[in-house]
Order: sequence, then C-alpha cells, then structure tokens
Amino acid sequence: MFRRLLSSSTSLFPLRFPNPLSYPCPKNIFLPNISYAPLRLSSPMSQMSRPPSVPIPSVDKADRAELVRALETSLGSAFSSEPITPSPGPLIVVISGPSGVGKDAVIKRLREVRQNLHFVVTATSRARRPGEVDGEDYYFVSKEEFLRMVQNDELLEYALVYGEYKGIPRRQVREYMARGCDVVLRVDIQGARTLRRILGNSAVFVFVMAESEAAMVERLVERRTESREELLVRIATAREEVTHVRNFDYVVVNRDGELERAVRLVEAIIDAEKAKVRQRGAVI
Ligand SMILES: Nc1ncnc2c1ncn2[C@@H]1O[C@H](COP(=O)(O)OP(=O)(O)OP(=O)(O)O)[C@@H](O)[C@H]1O
Repeated sequence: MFRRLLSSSTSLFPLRFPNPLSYPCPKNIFLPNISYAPLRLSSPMSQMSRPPSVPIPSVDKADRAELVRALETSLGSAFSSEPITPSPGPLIVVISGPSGVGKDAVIKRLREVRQNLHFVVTATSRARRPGEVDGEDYYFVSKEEFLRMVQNDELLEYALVYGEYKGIPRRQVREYMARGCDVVLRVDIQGARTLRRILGNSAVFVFVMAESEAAMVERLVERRTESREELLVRIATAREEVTHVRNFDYVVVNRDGELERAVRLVEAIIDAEKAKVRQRGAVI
C-alpha cells in the first residue's frame, strides 16, 4: 500500500490537477541573463598609451561614429555593449499578513499587472470558496492527499491553519525560478516564520495589513465566508499576528478602497529588490 502511494506521487501535480507549468508565468517572457559573466572592461588606464598617430577629432565638428572610434582607439579597446552589471536573478516574494487584510486581493491584482511573475499555487485541504478555481487559486486536496504530499517531501513548507492544511509545492518554485520568473508565495504568519527559517534573507518578506483593526474586521465580516466562531478565532489571532511585522522586510498597508495603491507598493518593492547591488540569490 505504502509503495503504491509512493509510486503514484512521483509527480508534484497529480493528474487531476491542471499542471501550472503548462500555463506561462509571464505574458511576455523575459529570461534574464543569469550567467554572471565577469565584466569585460578595457585595460586599466595605466597600461594604456595613446598612440600618437590617432588624433581625436574636435567634438563640435566630428561625425559621432568617427569620434567614438577615435576614443576607442585612443583608450586601446572597443567599447563593450555587454551589460555593465549582471541582470538580476529571480526573486522569491513571500506575502503574508493577518486574515482578512486583503492578501489574496493584492496578489490577484498583482498577477494582472505584473509580468514575469508566477504565483505559486498552494495546496490546501480547506473547502473551496465561491469563485475560487482549483489549480488557480489553490489546489484543493483531501487531507489524505495532503499528508501523502508531506510524506513524499513535496512541500517546501506546510502548516495546519484553522484545522486545515496548507503547503507550498517545492517543485513549482524551482521550475519557475529556473525559467527566470519571480515567484510569489502566499502564506500565513506561521508559514512566513517557517519560510524565514528555511530561506533566511534569500527571499523578500512582505507583511500586508489593513489600516486599522476595525477595517480588517469589516472586510472579514463583509466577505461572509466565516462562521461566527471562525470570525472570533481569526480576529483574536490577527490581533496577535500584527506584532510579527518586525520579522518582515517590508510592510504594505492595504487601505480601504485603495487596493491599487497597495499593489503599486508591492511592485515598487520588487523593483527596488531588482536594483539591489547585492541580490538575495535564493536557491531552493
Ligand atoms: N483595499 C481594499 N478595500 C476594500 N476591500 C478590500 C480591499 N482589499 C481586499 N478587500 C476585500 O476584503 C476581503 C478580504 O480580502 P482577502 O480575501 O483578499 O483577504 P486575505 O488576507 O487573503 O484573507 P485570508 O487570509 O482570510 O484568506 C475580500 O472580500 C476583499 O475583496
């Protein structure tokens, strides 16, 4: 029986799921050059001697190409068109925050506006909410299937949240990063803590919060997906979870009616990370 379970689980994406690798991460794929070739610079100035036979034409009068050629000759080598710094590598963005702050709403919009980004589809044993699509929002699996994935080490991280399992398929992260895509992981606070332990500073951790406790409760109530008992637990937990913000790299306040602003801030964070001199360089 155990052998049969093992052999039927060699694929990360069981047959009944749409394989997320079959849909592209970017709208227009841009594969960065991640071969960090050493910079090709001309020889040091000290080693160069300007050949006296190459006069540099006057800047006002000379043809542009002629002037550039003369400068190259004078400096002893052609000007390279290679990028001066290596292209940034793929980034892992961990998005977390208390229940009801709008993590899903932010990510949904981010996926619409941002290219070269793959949202890692989490496996969960919880029931599907109205409007959610299997394989797109989550992989909805039974508890038994989930535990089989755990047993086969298919999950980068997993947790039991409000009595339901949630976990991140490891292979999906690897494969999209290998394609040069940035990947977004959506986890609860507990999951973010585990991921920080696993990934350290190699991923960027973003904490989403509402502008106030009242706004957060309002959204949860408005969503009408939780029972009274569940609401009590979620709100009590959220109060404690807000204190975990200090373990994150960035905080994004998702104000009521200002989802676009929150999404723009997440985009700005990703852009800033791409411009960092020392890249995080995550390896899964
Ligand atoms: N900026 C916003 N203004 C108004 N409503 C919002 C905003 N952001 C999200 N919402 C709404 O708030 C509700 C909760 O959002 P969402 O489901 O994205 O939260 P979540 O953080 O993913 O919650 P959970 O962790 O419980 O899944 C949803 O009905 C969503 O449409």
